[in-house]
Amino acid sequence: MGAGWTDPNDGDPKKNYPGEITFYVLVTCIVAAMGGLIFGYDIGISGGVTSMAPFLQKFFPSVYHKEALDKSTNQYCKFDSVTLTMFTSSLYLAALVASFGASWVTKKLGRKISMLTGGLVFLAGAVINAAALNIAMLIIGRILLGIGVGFANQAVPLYLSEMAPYKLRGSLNIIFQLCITIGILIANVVNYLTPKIKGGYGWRVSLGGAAVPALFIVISSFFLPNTPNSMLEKNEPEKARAILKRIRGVSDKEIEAEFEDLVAASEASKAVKHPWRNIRNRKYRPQLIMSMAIPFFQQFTGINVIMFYAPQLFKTIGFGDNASLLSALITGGINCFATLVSIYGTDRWGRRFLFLEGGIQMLIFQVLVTIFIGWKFGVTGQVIDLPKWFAGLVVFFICAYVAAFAWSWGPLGWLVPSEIFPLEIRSAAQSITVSVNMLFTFIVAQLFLTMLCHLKFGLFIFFAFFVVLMTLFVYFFLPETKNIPIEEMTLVWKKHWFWRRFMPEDRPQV
Ligand SMILES: OC[C@H]1O[C@](O)(CO)[C@@H](O)[C@@H]1O
Repeated sequence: MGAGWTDPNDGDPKKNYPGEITFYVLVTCIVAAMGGLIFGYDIGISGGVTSMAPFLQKFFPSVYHKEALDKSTNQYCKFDSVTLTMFTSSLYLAALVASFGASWVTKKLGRKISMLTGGLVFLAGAVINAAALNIAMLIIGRILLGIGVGFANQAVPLYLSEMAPYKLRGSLNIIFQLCITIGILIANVVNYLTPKIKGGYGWRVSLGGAAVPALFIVISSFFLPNTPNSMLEKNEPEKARAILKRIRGVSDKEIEAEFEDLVAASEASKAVKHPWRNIRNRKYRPQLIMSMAIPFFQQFTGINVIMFYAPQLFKTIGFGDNASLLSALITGGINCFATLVSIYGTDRWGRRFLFLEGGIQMLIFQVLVTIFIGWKFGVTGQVIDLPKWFAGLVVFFICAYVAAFAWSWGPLGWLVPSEIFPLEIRSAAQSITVSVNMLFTFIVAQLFLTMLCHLKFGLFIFFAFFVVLMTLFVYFFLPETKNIPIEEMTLVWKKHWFWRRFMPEDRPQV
């Protein structure tokens, strides 16, 4: 067993709340998880739209002309425009700021209202973007989309972790990431088709398409119940009990143990008047560190280099325009399917196993990509003729890397934070997770092209270095959280070789 290995339920199940998965909870979770679609759709749509000629001619004519004049053959340092990347990544900054407001709404008004708000604001953003006549409309649209994403990413993972019976919490929560990957894939398909629309307004269809998942979220959030935890936070104990009974599908008597634990957690939560001050308390140090480290590491796997720039990347390694989009569809498809592996495995094999296996696999294939690209492109970035087998092999390496991400850091980057926070700091801590995730999505998106130009094929080694770090971090510092009721989660820290020193029993509180 590894140094960081602790499974308090190993051989000694402390709590075993009755209730299996009900049809009702399954449908509710699937519908709520669709909140991930809007985020995924946006990740997948922007790169394609900003390379469509009619879009550039209309909004960024100088970029369009400069790009047309750029005759450089250096594959590492293709033309790149800060304004254009800024347009793409402004959404992440808006989401970052919005997640703090969303934290308040999620705690005070419930997870459901947060989702509804997110869906409505996102819908407005999609409509404004599709109808854009000038840059101002584009930017306002982007900001609204960002606010929508901030609210959805804040509320949905918490909602899922609170609704799910604890033994299936992993699988149900990961449907959120599955929806993100489906959103990315749909967007890739849309971007493949819309440039073929006559009249040069394909970009409007691509951007306006975001309204479809947004409408879906708005409508469905009217029908979703609030979580029992959220009802208790709003002083509605009887409703909370009724909904808990319904989602677990058990009798009044059988629900008692879990309900009492939820009430206790809610009382503790109400005693905390300032979650933002409270979260700095020493006893929350492990959670606070995880709420920042996990999303940071997720983005420093380098996954978004592939997600945002796959068409450019594939073009660089020798595919034509259409072929490069098709290859992006392949990575998008692999991303989706490999997430299913995680849904199957997370509650069976555990979070740590997936993190460690995924980390090692990502590392191996990042190193292989580096060796191959370095070998053919050298430091000058000049390529004469790339053999077909070469391009095929690099695509295979990239797919193996994407698959590893998709069953490890992708879904677990949302699952683990959402299940380790005690109720009293849950909303605040989740907004730290969302904003750190958005911040580093923004930074990677903004810096990628410049980094590629300077680090050349070493770029992949840059991210591989972080993959080594995060894998060691998981090995030593992340306890197993599989099959542990959320309300029992403090146990995992108390039993952990490192974190137990922060727990109240071991030391007086500071
Ligand atoms: O599936 C890949 C996508 O997943 C995320 O990491 C979110 O969990 C995104 O940043 C990325 O684009």
